[in-house]
Amino acid sequence: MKVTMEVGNDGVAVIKISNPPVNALAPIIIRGLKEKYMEAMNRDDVKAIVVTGEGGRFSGGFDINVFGTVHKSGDLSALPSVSVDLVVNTIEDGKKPSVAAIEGLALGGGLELAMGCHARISAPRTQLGLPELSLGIIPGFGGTQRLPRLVGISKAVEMMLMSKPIMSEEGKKLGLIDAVVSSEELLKVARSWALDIAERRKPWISSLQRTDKLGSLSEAREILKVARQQSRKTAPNMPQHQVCLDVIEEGVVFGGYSGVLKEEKMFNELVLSSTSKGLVHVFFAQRLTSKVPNVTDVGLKPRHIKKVAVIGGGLMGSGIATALILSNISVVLKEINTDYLQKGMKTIEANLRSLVTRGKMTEDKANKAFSIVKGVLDYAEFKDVDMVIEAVIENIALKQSIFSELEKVCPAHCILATNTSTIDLNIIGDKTTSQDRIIGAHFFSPAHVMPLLEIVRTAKTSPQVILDLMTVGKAIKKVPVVVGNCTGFAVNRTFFPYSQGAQFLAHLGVDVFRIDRVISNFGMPMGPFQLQDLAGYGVAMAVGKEFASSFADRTFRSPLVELLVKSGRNGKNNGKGYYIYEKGNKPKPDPSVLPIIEESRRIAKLMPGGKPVSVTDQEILEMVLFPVVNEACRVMDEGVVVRASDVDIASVLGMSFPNYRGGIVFWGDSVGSGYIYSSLKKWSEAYGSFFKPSRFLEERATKGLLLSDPVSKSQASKSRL
Ligand SMILES: C[C@H](O)CC(=O)SCCNC(=O)CCNC(=O)[C@H](O)C(C)(C)COP(=O)(O)OP(=O)(O)OC[C@H]1O[C@@H](n2cnc3c(N)ncnc32)[C@H](O)[C@@H]1OP(=O)(O)O
Repeated sequence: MKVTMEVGNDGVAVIKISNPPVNALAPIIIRGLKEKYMEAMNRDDVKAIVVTGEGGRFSGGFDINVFGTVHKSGDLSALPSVSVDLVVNTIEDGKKPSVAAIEGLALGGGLELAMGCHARISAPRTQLGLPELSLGIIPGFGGTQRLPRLVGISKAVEMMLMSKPIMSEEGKKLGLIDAVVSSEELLKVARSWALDIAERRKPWISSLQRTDKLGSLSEAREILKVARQQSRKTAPNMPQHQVCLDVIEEGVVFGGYSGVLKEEKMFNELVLSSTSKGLVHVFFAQRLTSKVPNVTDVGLKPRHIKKVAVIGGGLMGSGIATALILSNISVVLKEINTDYLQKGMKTIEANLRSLVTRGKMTEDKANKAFSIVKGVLDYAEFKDVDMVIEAVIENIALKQSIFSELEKVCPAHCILATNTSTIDLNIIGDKTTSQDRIIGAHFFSPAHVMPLLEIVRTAKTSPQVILDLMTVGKAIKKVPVVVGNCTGFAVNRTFFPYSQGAQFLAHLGVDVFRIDRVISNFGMPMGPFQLQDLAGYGVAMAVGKEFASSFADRTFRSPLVELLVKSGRNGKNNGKGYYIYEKGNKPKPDPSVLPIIEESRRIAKLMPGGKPVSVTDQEILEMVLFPVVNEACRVMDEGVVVRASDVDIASVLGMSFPNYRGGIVFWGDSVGSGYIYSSLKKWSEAYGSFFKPSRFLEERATKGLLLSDPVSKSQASKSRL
């Protein structure tokens, strides 16, 4: 971690940031930058300055680890003073010109540092962006002020609110970049550009002083007003979007420097927000998932997976095939008859078409992807596949017979994966002798869109096979999370009490639409009843059976879904569930479902004295989510996950739990294990064992430990990993 400076015969000082892998701006780097800048300003042999990054990457921004430290201590003094002291006073207002030579990426504080320079020269295909809002903060080194001044308010607002980077080529068109040149020429051009500025052959521009791209005050206010309205809808529970827009407005109205001061003040407030704590936790937790003890740290090399067979062309199978071909992995799609096969191939084609229509890929790329999937009806093509992913219906006997056939037709190295969402892998592989290469590849629907890949290992799955599947997962742009084998694995197991808790409440007399409203206001994309409509009742019944047999002590056997099916409802599939689904319209609560719910309540007899219970919205939220936290505790206790933060990532990416709440365990810790434990205990006394606190939760609560504190040695020895 260092900053170096070399002064050439041309009088240009090249200041280089070196902090692999992304040249994050750690406090020591910031001190180094200040020191080298002061030296360059004071040396008579320096006429101009070029700032750049080592190793083909300019900078990934301020060191996010520092936010972690501040979150733990609550002490802002760990944040160095950069915006005014370094970027404005030292660089932008310095007596010698600075040029940024950018390559690879300039994100967050990295781009802000570059925007403080008097020109920016970039290598091709370099990522430029201000993704701070995705960490719950706003840019804090002047980015909210300089970006609008360089690219215009509208584009700057889009880039910041969506945390979406652009490429240097677009940056050039917008005026963010002064020239795009090859990597080889980058330093040479930047040096001569810096000298040209020093010798007044090129303009000496301070971005903060510019106003030419801001437009009139009324135009600016209109753009900000529309952005505020949109953000209220798209980011309802997060403060940073509105704050970012307020700070931009401050600069437009009172000038760039006022904007910089307000930015600094608001940045410091946001760093301590619960949103930032949650999002920073998710940032690191996601990266931690790729570190799996005894798999990624034992010197194994991933094998190359060139050809994959997918068995079953239904919704999951065709989605998985789509995800693979999109990343250039050849696929053989097997079905049992021509009709099903054609349907599967059509679904893959439709998946690709929809990406083209939405502008996410070119026609050409879609055609190329489709050319590497081959539909088959027998196993002839399986002789040289490297991996099979079985994605047929959740039927144990069928899966067992497929796996014993696979053992005969696939090569000995072939990975045998199943996409089951609930069934124990030991049962699926029971009739084979290949337990070391049997693994779960649990995708989430739609498989080519949802980012999580839950990789399920048994006690016998080999580390090589786990590593190979992790590598394929990353190649197809998923976040692989390795978990142990049990009914429902990490995600469905943790979340089975989610719909159960909602059903329980409904049978205590609480309105289902109110429950959905409370849960979506919390930040889930939809409530549990709408989710059930979306998944279809067949899934709810099949999965419910699995849980009822594995976790009989805490399964609420709700009669409701069966009654709904009997009345001809099948959720979104047939347009009739708890909600009415009509093309082009938002789902509407269906009042005609209420008598069916009443009937279900009469059968279940949960309401004390036959009367609906009275609960607050807060209680609804807790009665649905605390049982989920409780099950997450059992998942950690049994060692189904490597670490608590893996459950957080699984919940965020697999269940769309709001990332700004940090994931289910992180959220549980923010509420407090003691409170969750005493609430569950109270409800279990009133309503029965569905709410009974787990041993793990009880222990954490009584000892005053965090749920996310590492498990003890004796517990770790029981781990399934
Ligand atoms: C004041 C300022 O306005 C505030 C800021 O600048 S906040 C920071 C803004 N910057 C960002 O949000 C960028 C965050 N980083 C990223 O998006 C991605 O890491 C990247 C696009 C830079 C690189 O992606 P990729 O090549 O896939 O590598 P990735 O695995 O993500 O990161 C490599 C390592 O760098 C670390 N890293 C990346 N950016 C970092 C940062 N800004 N600070 C600290 N560490 C960082 C990662 O944690 C990871 O560490 P690990 O190897 O120990 O797990």
